[in-house]
Amino acid sequence: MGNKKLWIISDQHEAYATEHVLQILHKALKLKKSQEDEVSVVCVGLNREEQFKTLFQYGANRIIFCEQKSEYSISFFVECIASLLKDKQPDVILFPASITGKQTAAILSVRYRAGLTACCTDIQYDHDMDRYVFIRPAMSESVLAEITCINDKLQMCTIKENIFDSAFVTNEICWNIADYTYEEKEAMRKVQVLERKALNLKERVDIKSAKIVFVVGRGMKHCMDLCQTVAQKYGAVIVGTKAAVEEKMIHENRQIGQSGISISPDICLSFGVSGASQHVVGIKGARLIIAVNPDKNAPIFEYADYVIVDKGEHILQELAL
Ligand SMILES: Cc1cc2nc3c(=O)[nH]c(=O)nc-3n(C[C@H](O)[C@H](O)[C@H](O)COP(=O)(O)OP(=O)(O)OC[C@H]3O[C@@H](n4cnc5c(N)ncnc54)[C@H](O)[C@@H]3O)c2cc1C
Repeated sequence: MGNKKLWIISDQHEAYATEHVLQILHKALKLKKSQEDEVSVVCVGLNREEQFKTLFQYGANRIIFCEQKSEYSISFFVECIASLLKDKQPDVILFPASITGKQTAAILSVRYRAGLTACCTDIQYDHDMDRYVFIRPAMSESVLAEITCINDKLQMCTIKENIFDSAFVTNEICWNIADYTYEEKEAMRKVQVLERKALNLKERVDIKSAKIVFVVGRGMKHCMDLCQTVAQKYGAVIVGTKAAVEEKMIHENRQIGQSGISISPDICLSFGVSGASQHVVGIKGARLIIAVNPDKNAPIFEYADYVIVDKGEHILQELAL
């Protein structure tokens, strides 16, 4: 079976040690069967010593670094990793389920006929099969599918943020960095960036590190002003359901759930949310869930630590006092 090489692809050009990558790193370390197994983080972009230091502090055994001084380009990123794969052969590659991570994983999976499982919620190792088992919800969250990639030695998956915890490991830094050089040929540049637009500043809130969130569902459409006033009073960030996005109550980058983002705040106050499985998958990381809904049979109550059977506006009025 041999020693395993586990790779994590950092999806950033500069800030490699994101919380998302550190979470995946912690999971990868748990998948090591022996000291000889090696967890590497692949970084493509600028030389950032303090970022490498953090990755080592969080347990990386090795960093594979390819310097790219010019502006970030997805084609360079993908081709660089494809070229690395020809040279060195990992057993498994874990990608953040970010736009870059998902694009890169999909392209490489087709190119190398390697199995790819999207948005895993857990990974295990099966000794008998000598394969990794990727676990993810399927069929509208009604089952947990266990997926093995059998058509190639290389196995890949993407992982959403806040599925695993990150953990500091050591201050004894090994500085095991393997430099890799990749020269992109101009003819290979398939994607050209014509323009970059920043998000509206008002929408650039740090949702993932918010400690208190108000989750709004369609049932709160008539009282969003009150909701905003109360959220401001408690320093809470407002996020919501897909229905709330469709009703234009919140911006789409605040959608929580299967096709949105996952959050893990200390307190999650859910108002006017029915509790569809596609939504609740995004709030499972919350430490405390309080749900408010006038329908005593609302499915959200099954996931809540405290339930309040009442109209959302009644509770908000109390909180506003
Ligand atoms: C492939 C796919 C992906 C999806 N991805 C997501 C996703 O990422 N995120 C997501 O959220 N959804 C997602 N959905 C949609 C999901 O299935 C639900 O339709 C959606 O979550 C429902 O949103 P809601 O709870 O706001 O609305 P509703 O289901 O309409 O519920 C509204 C609730 O408000 C309550 N209510 C009414 N009046 C009040 C009041 N005055 N005060 C308080 N409560 C009140 C009602 O009792 C009801 O329970 C997805 C669906 C599919 C098919």
